Amino acid sequence: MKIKALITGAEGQLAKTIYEIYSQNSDEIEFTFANKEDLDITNKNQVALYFNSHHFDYCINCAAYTNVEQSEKTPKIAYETNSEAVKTIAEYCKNQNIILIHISTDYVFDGQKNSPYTISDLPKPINVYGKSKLIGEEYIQNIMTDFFIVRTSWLYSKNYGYNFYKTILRKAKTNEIIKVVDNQVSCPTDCKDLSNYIYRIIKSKSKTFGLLHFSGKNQMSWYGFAKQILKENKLLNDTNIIVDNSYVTLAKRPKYSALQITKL
Ligand SMILES: NC(=O)C1=CN([C@@H]2O[C@H](COP(=O)(O)OP(=O)(O)OC[C@H]3O[C@@H](n4cnc5c(N)ncnc54)[C@H](OP(=O)(O)O)[C@@H]3O)[C@@H](O)[C@H]2O)C=CC1
Ligand SMILES: Cc1cn([C@H]2C[C@H](O)[C@@H](COP(=O)(O)OP(=O)(O)O[C@H]3O[C@@H](C)C(=O)[C@@H](O)[C@H]3O)O2)c(=O)[nH]c1=O
Repeated sequence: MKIKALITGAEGQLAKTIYEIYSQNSDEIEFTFANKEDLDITNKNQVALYFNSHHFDYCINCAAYTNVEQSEKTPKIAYETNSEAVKTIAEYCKNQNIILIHISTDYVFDGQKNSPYTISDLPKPINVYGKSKLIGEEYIQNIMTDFFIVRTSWLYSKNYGYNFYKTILRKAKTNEIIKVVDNQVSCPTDCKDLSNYIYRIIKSKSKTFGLLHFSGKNQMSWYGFAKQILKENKLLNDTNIIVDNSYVTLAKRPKYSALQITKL
């Protein structure tokens, strides 16, 4: 019998990547993709109806409010989606013996370290998005035992969603000089690599539950990442990108948030 896995937030970049790689290509796992219309995780009635009318072995929670800037202005949406809705999901997963794989973020850390954050390091978020994600993690840890919380950093897809990779390409195509900060460092993570990591967790049937860290292997600043993006798309020249640490943002971001990858 195939393992049954629910993917929430099906229109997001990570969920779409899992769909692209695995929806037709897995002998072992049968994925069900639920978008916000099928399953709004903040709508308790809809969550009850959905979980009571389906059977899953795993729930991969890719649904989240990921707008870091907007979270500072409308924290309510961030907390409803990334904290309270995660509590609801954790309760259903616990009651129905579903293993929860929840995706979290390097932004739970304050960025004061200068070596990769381990799963033993204490989180101390410095923006609303990070705080809302940490509360979600804490609910899961308090409610259930059979969970994996996979923290990742600087997630991007070349094909889907709104992310730094696509923003830089869009800017390059308008011929404007791209100004990017070099005072924040972490590891960009390709959605394809994270999708494979999640797949391996399920396939291994691991019961070593708890926190996991997964990211791309190379540390760089946003400026370094932007240069890499331009270079691999043959758009880098001597004048189209500069360092500018005065780029104005509402949210504070960690100076350093590389994660020490947890081997499976
Ligand atoms: N993007 C990044 O750089 C990083 C992301 N993460 C985490 O990885 C996970 C996946 O992120 P990613 O794929 O990038 O995010 P996206 O923003 O691309 O996708 C999230 C999806 O969740 C949906 N969603 C929002 N609210 C709800 C809701 N109430 N019910 C159901 N679905 C909802 C969104 O729909 P809509 O857009 O219509 O609101 C969107 O389709 C998230 O947990 C995120 O916190 C971790 C580190 C880095
Ligand atoms: C687009 C752009 C951003 N920046 C700066 C702003 C900010 O300090 C930094 C990152 O910008 P963004 O707002 O695109 O990225 P941001 O939304 O901070 O990305 C984060 O998203 C959430 C969901 C996560 O979980 C994190 O791991 C991380 O990926 O780069 C520039 O300097 N120049 C630019 O042209």
